[in-house]
Amino acid sequence: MRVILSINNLRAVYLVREGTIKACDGVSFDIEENTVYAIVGESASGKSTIIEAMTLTLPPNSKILEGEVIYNGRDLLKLSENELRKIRWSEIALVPQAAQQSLNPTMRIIDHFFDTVYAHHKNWQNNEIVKKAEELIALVRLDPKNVLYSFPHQLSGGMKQRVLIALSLVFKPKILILDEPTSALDVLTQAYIIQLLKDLKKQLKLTLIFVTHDIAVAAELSDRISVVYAGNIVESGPTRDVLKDPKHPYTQGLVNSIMSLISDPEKIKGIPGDPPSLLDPPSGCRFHPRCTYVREECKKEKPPMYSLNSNRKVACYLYK
Ligand SMILES: Nc1ncnc2c1ncn2[C@@H]1O[C@H](COP(=O)(O)OP(=O)(O)OP(=O)(O)O)[C@@H](O)[C@H]1O
Repeated sequence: MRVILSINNLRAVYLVREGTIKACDGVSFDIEENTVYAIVGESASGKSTIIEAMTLTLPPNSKILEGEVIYNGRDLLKLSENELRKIRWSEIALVPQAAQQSLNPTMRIIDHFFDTVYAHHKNWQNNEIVKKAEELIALVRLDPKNVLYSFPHQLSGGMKQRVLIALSLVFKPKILILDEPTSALDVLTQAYIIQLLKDLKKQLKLTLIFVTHDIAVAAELSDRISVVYAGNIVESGPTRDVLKDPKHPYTQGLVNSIMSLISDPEKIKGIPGDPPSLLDPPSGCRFHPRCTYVREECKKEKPPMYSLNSNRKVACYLYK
């Protein structure tokens, strides 16, 4: 399958009073067209930073230090603001985390569609915008007559999430990136959003990239997965293979703790210690202080991504 987006050695930091937070530290992965890619990790591991760096939507106190984001043969990090505007939303759309709160409480849903279209300088007629909004709201299985003329507070969390997905599709993007699309939703609504995303992917031939802390959601929705620990990708591969036979000691700990939670909560082992501060992360492999297999080289040099086969990669000296 064709690679549609290629991220190479992406590094981004936040500048804060105490120093620099190294939240995305040399991250690389390829996204194949018409697949679903999950970026999985614990809270504060740098998942949002990765996708915000990829889409150049990081906050002002951040800095991209190096890397490439190759889309259609061009490095997005080198484009002008004007060139980027043509790609954002029209080719690559992002639904940020907690986006439900980003709906303006004083505006009806239809007004959000008007605003989005105007913000991208599209000279669509108002009736065209209404027609498009109706079509998209129906596509996410909501009733356009009710929903388009409602205010956000009149909708449930799941309905707002579906409205945001509809809004993100307004210019028919090829890639849809979602940050925690199912968090803060009850289990049934989560399942509904997962099914909806699967159907939209098929129907619209979308490539989906999403961030989640929930391995069950990644297992359900994604074809491929990257596991993030403290700003680094530690393992990538087909979701089923990675979860069935995790290779990196961190992924092993993560998967084991979830499996024991499901099968026998009494036996949860967890991973000893806590994730490090990204202000002053450990040298070498950032997981080494918590790793049972730690050896000298792990403390010195960050391990490269070793290819186990054409499909799987792991950043651990055990696989040198
Ligand atoms: N605007 C910011 N300024 C300073 N530090 C930030 C900023 N945004 C994120 N961080 C820090 O960067 C690190 C990575 O955060 P990030 O939001 O990317 O993680 P995450 O894995 O997406 O977590 P979560 O699932 O909780 O959102 C954290 O230590 C976080 O506190």
